[in-house]
Amino acid sequence: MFDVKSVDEALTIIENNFKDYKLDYELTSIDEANERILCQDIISEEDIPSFNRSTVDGYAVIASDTFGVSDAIPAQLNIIGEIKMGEKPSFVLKQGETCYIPTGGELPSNADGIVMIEYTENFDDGDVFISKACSPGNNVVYKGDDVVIGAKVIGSGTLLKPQDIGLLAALGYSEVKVKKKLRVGIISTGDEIIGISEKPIGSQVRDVNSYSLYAIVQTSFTTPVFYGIVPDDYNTLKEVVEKATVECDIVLISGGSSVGQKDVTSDVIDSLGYPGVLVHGIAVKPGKPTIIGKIGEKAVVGLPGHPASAFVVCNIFITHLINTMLGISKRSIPKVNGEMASNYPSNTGREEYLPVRVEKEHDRTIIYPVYGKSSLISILSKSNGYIHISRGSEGLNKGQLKEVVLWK
Ligand SMILES: Nc1nc2c(c(=O)[nH]1)N[C@H]1C(S)=C(S)[C@@H](COP(=O)(O)OP(=O)(O)OC[C@H]3O[C@@H](n4cnc5c(N)ncnc54)[C@H](O)[C@@H]3O)O[C@H]1N2
Ligand code: MOO
Repeated sequence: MFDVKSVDEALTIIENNFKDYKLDYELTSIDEANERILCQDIISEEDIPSFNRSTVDGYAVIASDTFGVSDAIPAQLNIIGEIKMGEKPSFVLKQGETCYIPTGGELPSNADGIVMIEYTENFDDGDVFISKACSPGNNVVYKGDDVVIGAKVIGSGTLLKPQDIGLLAALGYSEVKVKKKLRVGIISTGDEIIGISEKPIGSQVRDVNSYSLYAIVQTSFTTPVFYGIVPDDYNTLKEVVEKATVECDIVLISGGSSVGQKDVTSDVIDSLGYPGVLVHGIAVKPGKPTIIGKIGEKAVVGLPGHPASAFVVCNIFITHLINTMLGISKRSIPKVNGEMASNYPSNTGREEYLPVRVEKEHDRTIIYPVYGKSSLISILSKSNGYIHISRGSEGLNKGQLKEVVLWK
């Protein structure tokens, strides 16, 4: 029978048991490194930029040459050359001199500011009139302003974002060490479950969970693996779970998680090794029969068979398990705030994760609860997120503000 844990207890048990999970690293080229977990500190071996650079198209000046100038009283400076992109200037500016410089060009020695071309007039006689004063540092990015040599710019454990990939490119990294992908095995159990290309006979049903779970756990840092449909038979299930546990880091088994005569998932997990089942039963709606197990260092989880329950539990607990095993502390979760479109009664004694459809209507964001039993598949498809209702709550009132977590 169940020994029901609260949601917080279950999440803590996941953290305590899987936070030290060890996963090897692999070298990957940076074009494949987005959303992978970095396994090294990135220390800059260079200053960026490596030279003092203009941020505008204009004329490089010694700022003091322009002090006090205006439209009425411009400064007249002698043009001694032109800066070419990618080339080191071959001359040095002296007082009263200037040179044309494009955006991104290197400042000649002594220049300490750039006047934008809009504030200059060039009469093609070798001189230019400057009608705007420039302070030292105007329109200049100095050597090392962006990244200074020796700085730690990205820490080990970071979930790399496109912005980080650009920074790695700037620093000259073509490949980096990242954590290997977490392998997540997926098994569906049930004598009545058939493949999706088959036609159901009698009370057979097509396998929904393998596919929805696959879609949820599929990320750039995981590799989902199908292990197929297994009948409600202890020995057959044990054989498949054992193989999956060897080959994967996490094994998800949907169905057979409850306490019926044919529900063997819990016994199978316990039979495979130490410590076995850690949690069987969570005070959550849907998902009460959820099983969290550990075999050696691997996670073996039993999800409820009802497709909507498996979906919700996977989103809440398996996402947390994956983050914990990979050491991801910051994974941004898209959320929106909205107001309830109607009352929603809830006093189940369990925390509830209610699928909702959240919609922008003019300047308001409205949350529509998606009603239906957790055995219904189509209801989830109508939702785009969920709201969390705490255990002691009596329900929600029309107009009440709530936070919606959007499905992946
Ligand atoms: N005596 C009790 N019975 C049940 C309880 C309880 O507390 N006491 N909890 C109920 C809840 S809540 C849920 S959720 C279910 C979970 O049961 P199982 O995990 O054992 O799931 P099954 O019995 O194997 O299947 C339930 C239902 O889902 C269909 N199913 C299963 N797998 C799939 C799949 N891959 N694709 C599509 N549909 C699937 C299956 O045909 C059943 O209709 O237990 C309650 N019972
Ligand atoms: O937890 Mo069950 O998942 O309520 O249907």
